[in-house]
Amino acid sequence: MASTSHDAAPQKKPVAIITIGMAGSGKTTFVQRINSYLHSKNPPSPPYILNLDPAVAQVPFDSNIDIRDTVNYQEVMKQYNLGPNGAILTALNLFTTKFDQVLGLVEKRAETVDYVIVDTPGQIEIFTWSASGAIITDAIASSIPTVIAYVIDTPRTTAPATFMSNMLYACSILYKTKLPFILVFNKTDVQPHDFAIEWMKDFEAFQEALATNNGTMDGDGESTYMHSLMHSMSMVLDEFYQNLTAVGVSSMTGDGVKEFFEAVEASRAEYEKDYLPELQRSREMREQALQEIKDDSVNRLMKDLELDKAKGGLRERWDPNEDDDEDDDSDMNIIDRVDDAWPGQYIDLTNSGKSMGSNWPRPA
Ligand SMILES: Nc1nc2c(ncn2[C@@H]2O[C@H](COP(=O)(O)OP(=O)(O)OP(=O)(O)O)[C@@H](O)[C@H]2O)c(=O)[nH]1
Repeated sequence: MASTSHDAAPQKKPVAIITIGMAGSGKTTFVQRINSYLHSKNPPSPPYILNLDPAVAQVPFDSNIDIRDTVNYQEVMKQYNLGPNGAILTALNLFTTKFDQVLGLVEKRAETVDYVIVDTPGQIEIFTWSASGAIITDAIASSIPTVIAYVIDTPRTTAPATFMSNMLYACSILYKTKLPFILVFNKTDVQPHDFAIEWMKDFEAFQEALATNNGTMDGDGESTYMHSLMHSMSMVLDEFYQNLTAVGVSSMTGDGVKEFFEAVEASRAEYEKDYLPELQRSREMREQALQEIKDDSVNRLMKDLELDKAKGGLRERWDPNEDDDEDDDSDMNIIDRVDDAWPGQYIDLTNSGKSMGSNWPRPA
């Protein structure tokens, strides 16, 4: 039936912006800038902010959910005898076990916010190449429209080789997450990003830049290995650029932030048209695979029970309703800073397995 003007308009979901970038590229400053931009809109549209960096000393914005309220990164280092990166990863893993609660809080606010902003750990690979980073990204993306904002330190990307390494990294994240992707060329107050746009649009211009850089020829006038490699890779990247939106931003001055949000809105449409059906298809496949595993386990359990019966019955009857899960850690809750007073409830790693009744995974 055709919809009438009396039909309620479909409820617009907020867009999640997951901010990823190399250490020092300006992620936190960027999040602060887009946060203040949204606050200064008329009417103001304060975002819902998640800080997933356990090691950050200070954040210049008020985050609604902060990983530091749940996991004490310094304690993780001590208790697990880890270095800083291992501790950040372990803290993220611990936090991920509670991410269903985080999603619940985000969904509760979905009607009142337009944007959910996620700041990720400084060491990019901790988020992009860890299981917990993938779980968090998938969980958010299957709940609300999600875009990746890949923050690039523009002044440090002017050399063709550095530019290409950065683009290759972005390319790997795009293919891993399969989410709408915005390249945010940050720090344009120091270095305008025109050169990057030109290299992305004009293959020949990038080849020329490669050739004018030292080291393209060896002593015999042959193209060096590095040059040939970069030439081949830039051909691959040419295809990748077609799927990207690039904006130049200065998180310092606020230049380009409006254009960034225009790109985010365009990505929302892209998410709904291209990514959502794909996500749903992969979710169905995952569920089907899970169901098959469950069915197989039940079948094997039934066979075991048959065997047990034949041997004289079960010694102890298992009651599926009985809550005998020793790992029950439901008393640890993620807090929404708006609802609860800070400081929050740390996961007490010193008494893990005792006071909380949980057995956190310890490294072997
Ligand atoms: N000039 C200029 N400096 C910037 C800009 N954005 C960030 N910075 C500076 O870049 C440095 C790093 O910024 P952060 O926001 O801490 O970067 P980050 O990516 O969050 O850093 P990590 O948490 O270590 O990964 C700081 O000194 C910022 O002041 C910008 O747009 N222009």
